[in-house]
Order: sequence, then C-alpha cells, then structure tokens
Amino acid sequence: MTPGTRKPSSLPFVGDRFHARTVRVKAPGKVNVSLSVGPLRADGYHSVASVYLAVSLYEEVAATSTEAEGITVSISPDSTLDLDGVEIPLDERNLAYKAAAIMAEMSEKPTGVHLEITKRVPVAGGMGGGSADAAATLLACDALWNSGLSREELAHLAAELGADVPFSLLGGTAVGLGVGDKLSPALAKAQTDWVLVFADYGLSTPDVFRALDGLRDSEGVDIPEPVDVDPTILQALRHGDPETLSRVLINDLQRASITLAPQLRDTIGLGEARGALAGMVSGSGPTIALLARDAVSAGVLAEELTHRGHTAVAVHGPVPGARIISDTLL
Ligand SMILES: C[C@](O)(CO)[C@H](O)COP(=O)(O)OP(=O)(O)OC[C@H]1O[C@@H](n2ccc(N)nc2=O)[C@H](O)[C@@H]1O
Ligand SMILES: Nc1ncnc2c1ncn2[C@@H]1O[C@H](COP(=O)(O)OP(=O)(O)OP(=O)(O)O)[C@@H](O)[C@H]1O
Repeated sequence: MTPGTRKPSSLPFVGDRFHARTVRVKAPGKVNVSLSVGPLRADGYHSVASVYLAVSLYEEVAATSTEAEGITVSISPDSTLDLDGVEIPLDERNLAYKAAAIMAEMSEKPTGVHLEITKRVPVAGGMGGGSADAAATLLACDALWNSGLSREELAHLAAELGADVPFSLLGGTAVGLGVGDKLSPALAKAQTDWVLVFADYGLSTPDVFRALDGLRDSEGVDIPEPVDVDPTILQALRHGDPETLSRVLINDLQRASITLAPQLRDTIGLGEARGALAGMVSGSGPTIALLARDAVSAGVLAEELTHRGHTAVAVHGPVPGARIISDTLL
C-alpha cells in the first residue's frame, strides 16, 4: 500500500494487514402448497399463483473475504446430501456466484470473496436449493461489504437471479404472483408438518414447464391466467388445520413431473398408504412433500419410509427467511 493511503473502513485492513471476515447465513428451502400455472408467455416464463411455505431444511453459505480479487465457490464437506454424481457448477453458472457478482456491482468497495455452501436441500429437487444459496449469498455479501441495501433492494436483486430467490429471502408463508417473485407475506404462522422424500436424480425446471406445455397443447384447452390462490389454503395454514389443507393442495406441474418420472406416483401412493394426509410433488419435483397430521406422525412416517430404503426427512413450516447466524473476524 502506498504510504499515506488509507483503506476504506469497509475493508478488513488493520494497518497493512488483511483480516479476513466470515459471514455465515442460513436460508430455507420451500414447498409450494399450491401452484397454479398459466400459459407460456413471450419471455419463456409462465405466470403463476402460488402459496409458498418455507420449511426447516436449510442451506448455509459462509462468505469469507479474500485479499485476492474475484469470487470462488466450494461445497462444504458438512453437506448432508449424497452429492456423488451430482453436477453443481462452481463457476459463474452457480447461483451463489451470480448473487455475489450482483452484490459486488452494488457495493462501493467489494473485496474478493470465497463462498462455501453447505447443501442440505436436494439439487434440482424442486425445493429451491440453489435459490436459497443465492438468497443467503446476497445477505452475506451485503453484510461483508457494508452495502447497506434495504430488504426491498435485496428482494429486487433476488428477482433478477430467479423466480424463487425472493421467497427464500422473505421466508414464512407468502402468496407469489407474477413469475413467483411478486410476494405478499401471509399471516399464517401455525405449524404444519411434512415429510420430504428425496429422489436420487434431479428434474430440470424448464423441462418440467415444457412438459406441461406439451400436455396442454395436446389437450387443446385454453389456460386462464392465474390471478389468485384458493383462500381455503391460507385459512388452513392460518389455523394449523392439516385435514382441510390436505383436501386443497394443488400443483399444476405435478402431472408434468410425473410424465418425466412416473415412479413419483408410487412414492405419493406409498406415503398416503402409510399415513400421510396427502402427498404432492414439490414445485417442479422430483422431491415429494407428504403432509402429516402432526410432528409425531411426520417423524414416524419419515422413519418408516427410511426403513423401506427411501431418503425421507420430517420438516415443519413456516420458518424465517435468510438470516445471518454468525459474523466473525478471523
Ligand atoms: C417451479 C418453481 O420452483 C415454483 O416455485 C418456480 O416457478 C421455479 O423457479 P426458479 O427455479 O427460480 O426458476 P428460474 O430459475 O427463474 O427459471 C428457470 C426456468 O423455469 C421456467 N419457469 C420458471 C418460473 C416460471 N414462473 N415460469 C417458468 O416457465 C423458465 O423456463 C425458466 O427459464
Ligand atoms: N448453488 C447451486 N446449488 C445447486 N444447483 C445449482 C446451484 N447453482 C446452479 N445450480 C444448477 O442449477 C440446477 C438447479 O438447481 P436447484 O437445486 O436450484 O434446483 P431446484 O431446487 O429444483 O430449483 P427450483 O425449485 O427453484 O426450480 C442444478 O442442476 C445445477 O446445475
């Protein structure tokens, strides 16, 4: 450093010595308790009306400032998923990398950053795992680089990264319109319990939307624009009434996911036969979300499905959106 030049206070220098700082953020995966999909739009997206529920399965991103410029990404060995044979790009195609790049543009003096991602949400599983990494990274880099952006500004950047990213930032229960990014928080805080059944393969979200368009084209039926969600769903979530909820769950993408992976129908059938109130494909799949009567039933069902060779975990929702869990100067 040239004598007399002072590093801005946002940079972790004490004198000439660089002090790395790590900001660790966790962000939840989601299930779509309802997902209505409109016709294909000119921009390649579909309008949706969805009730999002953030569930207690979290991604974690540890963002560490580096003296060297640039963004690097790694996957933590603490990830609980079996990632053998799973392709996650670690370069500029990674959603967390993209989030850090956007934040660097918004920050006056960004340092380099290393992002270590702990993966727990299945990859290409329909639970918004990559979106949670992006939401966590936005928040972590905002803190690391003292960008001082408001939650609204962060939500705006999140929407540029993907349709599901704003919800992982917000968490809780929310109605999503537009492509899923126009969110209204719903005051539905009562707990519902779910069992998630992971697949050992992924489904590409665009492929699933395309399969739905194909099915609809062959049926020749006009598809209305989805403008709202069924109020019964929000009431059932508000009152913690899983019986009512089980009768109104809906996912327009489900039949498309099942066309691509017919075995999903059997997983739903097995879950329902073993005590789930209802089962559905989560988002674009292939994760199956089984609604349980309560936390004890969810635990028993997850154990039984695990015993039968499935990967099944009991979770609950709603849980908060992305939040900082530690901020350490190294
Ligand atoms: C299926 C859901 O997970 C339900 O919450 C989302 O709609 C998908 O959200 P996402 O994975 O964040 O989606 P993006 O990464 O923004 O988009 C990936 C691709 O999915 C398709 N896509 C996504 C969202 C949407 N409302 N309509 C679409 O047709 C488009 O082909 C898009 O190019
Ligand atoms: N941080 C990331 N984690 C996982 N996959 C990522 C990440 N960044 C980019 N990808 C790529 O994106 C694809 C979809 O990943 P992701 O796990 O987000 O799917 P998803 O959970 O089904 O998404 P959604 O539910 O939002 O449609 C993966 O197959 C992978 O190639």
